[in-house]
Amino acid sequence: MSNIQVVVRCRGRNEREVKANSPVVVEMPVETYSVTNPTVTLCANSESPSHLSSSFSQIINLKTYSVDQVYGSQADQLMLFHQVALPLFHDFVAGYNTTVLAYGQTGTGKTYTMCGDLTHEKHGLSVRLSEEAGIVPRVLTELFTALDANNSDYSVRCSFMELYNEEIKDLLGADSGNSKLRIFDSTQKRVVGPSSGIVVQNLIEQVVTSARQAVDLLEKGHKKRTTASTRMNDVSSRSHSIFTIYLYRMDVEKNEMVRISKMNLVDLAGSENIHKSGAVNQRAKEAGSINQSLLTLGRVINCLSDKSGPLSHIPYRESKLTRLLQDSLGGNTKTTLITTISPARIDLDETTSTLEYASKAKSIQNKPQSGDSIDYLAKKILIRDMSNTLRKLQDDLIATRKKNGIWMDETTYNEFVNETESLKTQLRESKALITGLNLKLEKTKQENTALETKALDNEREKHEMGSLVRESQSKQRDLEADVASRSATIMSMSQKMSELENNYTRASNFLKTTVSEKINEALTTITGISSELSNSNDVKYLQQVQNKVAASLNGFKISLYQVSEKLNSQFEHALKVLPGVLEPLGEQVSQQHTLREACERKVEHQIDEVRSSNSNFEKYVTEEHLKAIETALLDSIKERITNNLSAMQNTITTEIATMLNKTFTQQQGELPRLLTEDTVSKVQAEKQELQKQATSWLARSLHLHISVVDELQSYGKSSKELLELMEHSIDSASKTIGETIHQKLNPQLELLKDSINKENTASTIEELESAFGRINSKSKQVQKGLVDTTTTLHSIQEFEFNLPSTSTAERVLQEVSPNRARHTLSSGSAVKRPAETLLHPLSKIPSLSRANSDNESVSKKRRTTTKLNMP
Ligand SMILES: Nc1ncnc2c1ncn2[C@@H]1O[C@H](COP(=O)(O)OP(=O)(O)OP(=O)(O)O)[C@@H](O)[C@H]1O
Repeated sequence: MSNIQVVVRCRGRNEREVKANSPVVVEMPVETYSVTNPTVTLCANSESPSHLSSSFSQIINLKTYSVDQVYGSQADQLMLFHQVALPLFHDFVAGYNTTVLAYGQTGTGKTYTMCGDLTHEKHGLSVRLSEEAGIVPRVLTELFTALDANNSDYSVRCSFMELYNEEIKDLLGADSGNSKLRIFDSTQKRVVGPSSGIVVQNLIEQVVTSARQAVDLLEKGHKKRTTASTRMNDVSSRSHSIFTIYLYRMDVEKNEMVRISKMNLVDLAGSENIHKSGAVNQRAKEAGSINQSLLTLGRVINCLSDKSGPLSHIPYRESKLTRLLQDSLGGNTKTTLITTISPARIDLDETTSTLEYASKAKSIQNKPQSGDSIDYLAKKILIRDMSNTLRKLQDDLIATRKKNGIWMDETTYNEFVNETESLKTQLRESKALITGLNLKLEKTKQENTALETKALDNEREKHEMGSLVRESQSKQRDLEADVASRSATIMSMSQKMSELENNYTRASNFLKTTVSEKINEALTTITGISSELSNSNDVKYLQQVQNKVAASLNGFKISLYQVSEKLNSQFEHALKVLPGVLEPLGEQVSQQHTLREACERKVEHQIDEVRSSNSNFEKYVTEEHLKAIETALLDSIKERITNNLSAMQNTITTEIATMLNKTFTQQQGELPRLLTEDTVSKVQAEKQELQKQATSWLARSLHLHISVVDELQSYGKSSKELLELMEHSIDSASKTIGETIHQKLNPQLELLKDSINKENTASTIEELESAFGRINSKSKQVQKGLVDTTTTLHSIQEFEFNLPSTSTAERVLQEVSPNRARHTLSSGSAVKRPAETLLHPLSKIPSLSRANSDNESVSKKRRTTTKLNMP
């Protein structure tokens, strides 16, 4: 006797239950699998029962059901197969009829547990199932694996039927023309053994020879099952299905197949609350039928589990389902009932009902009977083999007793001879094999030797490579060190370069400023001298000035030349000192040479231009009255020279800057200094020379004036006469100036205009116009000076005419030219003059301050000379 094994499988909440926010009311010891504490607790409260005290649990009426195994939501298909189906499978192979029965509310996982995912990969005759495959496909593959391993002489057949609306349908039969399937009880026909029990007449038992064939068959039949989408399950089975695997063996003696055992795999339709599932019409009829058969099943279970009295009538015949399951429930079958439940509170009623069924079924006792077990078969085969051997031995024994020596009967002898021949053949084959192997071995040895030689070569090459690598590594290190030192040198050089650049920029700026300043100073001095000269009416001085300007320009040119020479020598020196570094710059240096030469040529050209301007200018300086014009022109030339010089200066300094920037390294700091010092010293020397010259001019001028005065005095004329003479002289000078200006300037102006027109340069027009303006204003100034002089002379008349003392001139001379003053005084030409002359208005006009002298010892010739020299 053995009790029906009851298993509870509780899935997780499905989408519908989650949406309904229905809490979990089922608690299990673990979420996977438990046999040590196989209980299921139901709780009407939403709270988990474990959170409640035992006394409180009683208050809210919790119920705990004990079964044989419980599986939570985390138990997978493989686990179910191993724990639930595999033991029954072993019983089945051992000759027992077994049944796995899935029962539960609709949508709780019966079909999932029994069939699951039937998709599979085919590998020859076997298959690879999906992880979600259920019990039935796993049993089929396991069966063929076991049979193939034992090389057993067995036959496997399968049948697949469904019970839909109390109708049996063969799922392996043709789609149409299904002959009426009838249930009958073979025990009533006195069929004994495993084949006895409930039989479905005309149900196809399909022979399957491989797992692949069996799973394909299952899939085919499963697709034919009647399913429908309900509110509770998208693919709801609307029928009960029974997949049966039959195990047959060949009975050698009878020469026929004998059934040993069968395994029923039953997927019941789900119990259903019609109101809840919303079933109407066909679905409602299905649900009614399903519920009816399940109700009968419940009653059968109740009856079977009722141990209170003698075994009463079991209402198997009240439904086809109970009829079909008659063997499995209280019959000769080993049965396991898998009850599937939902954890959600909304399904609590159905879950309670299922668990009630389960706990009752647990007490049902079956009387399993073993059919033709494997052991039994093995023993029979063994006995048969042993009998054959014994018979042979007896024959040998008889033959030996009859004749002395080694005797054997003819059959044995023939077998022996055959065996010997076969062994000899095997030996020959083995020898040939050995020879072949020896050859192979020899060949392998040779290959080995070649490989060893190659390995040695490789080793040597490796060694050589290693030394090469080491060498290259050391070279690389040297190179890296070299690169690092070069980088450091480059870094320091670039640092020095930037320092030099800064120094040079400073020096260059300083140079620019200083040179500009110095040139401006020189020009200012020249201008001063020119104006002095314009006052002194000394054409020769003007010429001297021109010469001086030319000499200055020459000096400047020489300075530039010297500077450039120095630069040149510095370049050469730099190129000698740093050939490695400056070699690539050689080309640039030569370019700079070319540039410098071009620059020099430009400067020379400019100076030539200035010279030619000066020579043009000289042409005009033939008469004293042209002085004003000449002065203006000189101003213009000066301006041009200034412009040219500053342009030259800018060009030169820019060129020098570029040259120095590009070529100089260490010498850069020195050059600007040298250049600066040189230029500064030149300019200072020039300045000193000019100052000296100016002082000498001034002294000469004063001396001249004094001599004029002396001459005037030597005339011994009265002041009136002198005044008249002066007036006359001034008038005539004024007239002459006006005329000369008119006569000389106009043609010149015309000439200039022509040239301007030719040059078509607006700037030149402006330049000349401004020169003309300056000349005019100069002329006006001269005329005004004459008028002033006349006025002063008139005022002189009002004084008692006294000859001025020479002290003023002496003092001035003493200031500007001590030697000359001494000479003048010691020459005795000077006459003592009263001190008041210092306050006399004439003292403000050096050229006329001696006009009041009463010295009349001056010759007419001298007077004439003086007169001619008057401005
Ligand atoms: N343990 C489980 N793990 C994962 N999914 C499950 C589990 N049990 C059931 N399901 C899923 O729940 C759905 C319903 O399952 P199934 O069709 O097997 O229920 P059923 O009890 O056979 O219903 P019916 O009686 O209506 O045929 C299926 O999509 C199935 O994959």
